[in-house]
Amino acid sequence: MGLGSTPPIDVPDGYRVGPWRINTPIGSGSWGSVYAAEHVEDGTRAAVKFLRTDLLTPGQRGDMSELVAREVKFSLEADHPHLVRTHAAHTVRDRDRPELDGLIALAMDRAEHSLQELLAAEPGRALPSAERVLAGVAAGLAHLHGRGWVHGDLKPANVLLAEGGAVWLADFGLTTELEGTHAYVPPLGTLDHVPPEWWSERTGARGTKVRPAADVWAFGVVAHQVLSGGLHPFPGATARARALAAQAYARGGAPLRLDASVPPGWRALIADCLHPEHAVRSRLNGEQLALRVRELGAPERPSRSARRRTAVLLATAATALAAATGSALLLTAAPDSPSTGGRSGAQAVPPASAQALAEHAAVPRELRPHITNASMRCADEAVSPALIAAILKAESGFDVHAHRVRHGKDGIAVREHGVAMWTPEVFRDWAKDGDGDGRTDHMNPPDAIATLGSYLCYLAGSFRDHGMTEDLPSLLAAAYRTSGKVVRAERGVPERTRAHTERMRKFLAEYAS
Ligand SMILES: Nc1ncnc2c1ncn2[C@@H]1O[C@H](COP(=O)(O)OP(=O)(O)OP(=O)(O)O)[C@@H](O)[C@H]1O
Repeated sequence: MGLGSTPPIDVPDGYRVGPWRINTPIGSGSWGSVYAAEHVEDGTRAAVKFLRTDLLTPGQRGDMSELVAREVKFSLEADHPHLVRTHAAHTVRDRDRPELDGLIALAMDRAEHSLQELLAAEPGRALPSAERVLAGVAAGLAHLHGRGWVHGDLKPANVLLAEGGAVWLADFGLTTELEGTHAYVPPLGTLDHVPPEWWSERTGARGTKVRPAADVWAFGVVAHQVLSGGLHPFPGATARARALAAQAYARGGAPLRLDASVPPGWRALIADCLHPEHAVRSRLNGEQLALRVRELGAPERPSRSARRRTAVLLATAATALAAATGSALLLTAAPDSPSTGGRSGAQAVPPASAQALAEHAAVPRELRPHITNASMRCADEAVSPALIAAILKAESGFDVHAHRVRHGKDGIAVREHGVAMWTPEVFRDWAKDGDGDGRTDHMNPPDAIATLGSYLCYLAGSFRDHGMTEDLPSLLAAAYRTSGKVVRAERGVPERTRAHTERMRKFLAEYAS
């Protein structure tokens, strides 16, 4: 992240941090080290990132504590299938080990490897799952931008690839919340991925200006790297030379020359992402980016051979560390849900590839574009237009004025409204502006449907994370009725929502082309 390298943090094998037992080191960045870990009780795999605040000059220390605070805040708040999930932030308290005492440790889901490692493993060869990975990155950015956040440090090292084809954005040290159209961060970043305006805008007392357009530029660079086997879009043997070439291009001094290996459809999108002016680039926010990526090609699940390659990479990457034990004090903890499990015996549903909305399907014409858009915003193939339509039908019968009062198990009345039957309080937490009018309203069908798609996208990722991939449509419909937590806890469709999910499946079969 531009702070210069600091020595890796040496944590002994077997060291305890909260409920996590630390194992082997995974890697180190500018300001911390990441270790493989497992839960002492149930063996859940995790990665623990130790963040340091020592060994810095006084000037750097101010930036550092701000970065650590940002990373902790955004990591704990990030909740989306395409953002790495953080379980808790711990502060290490260990008087016997002054070198570890006071470190912050973030316990998060463990990925198999980073995009950077994959690109380095086979330079010159386009990633076989390039489009799926880019779709995941774009969907993660869409979620961040939708919440008014900017990632600020998008690069292959911060894109994690996990079991089952999951793609997560990670490293929220430079993530920030917008104040209007922009925000400020410490003047850090990775030379290869910062936009041209980063160099020309003066750093003020509050730091450097950052906008969503910075993530869009970085996405253009990453997309070029992924599709060309690691090549940066600007020429140069060093990061500084490439940054100078990017600035020359932005001043109009050199044309944009994308590598010939980049597929035609992608060239236009990358050129848009790499537009020299941030004002023009900002017309393409995360959500539109995700939409354009989806238009370029349906994301695929990883092939068996890709999974095998992952395993080989991991085996070669792992290094052992001398055994020792220790203790750490848990200071803060966020709730997590480590339950895993699948479900068997589900009825067959149409394959996701056949779940576009059939022309003859009895789905109102005026809702169709919103349903299709909501599906396109999600990189998960399970969240198909046919599924969204089937859930809407089962929830409200497509009645945009629908209204229902249900009584939960505890007797509390739950009011649900509109075409997607949103409970207003829940809608508020997930709200998406489906028609771009700057407002979000659960009674407005475009907003209600866009929000439904985004919520289903999150649920689909969380079920995949828990190995619950069988009959995902039913799990999603059941979770929308109850909650993801309930469905995960029951490891399948709860009995009380079975009639509802059966109806939804009937509609799904009718609507899928
Ligand atoms: N949740 C995770 N699961 C598996 N590996 C991870 C996880 N988080 C980070 N890593 C890996 O750990 C290494 C160090 O990550 P870290 O974020 O500290 O640094 P970086 O992003 O490589 O560099 P910098 O922080 O300087 O930008 C990287 O190789 C990264 O891919």
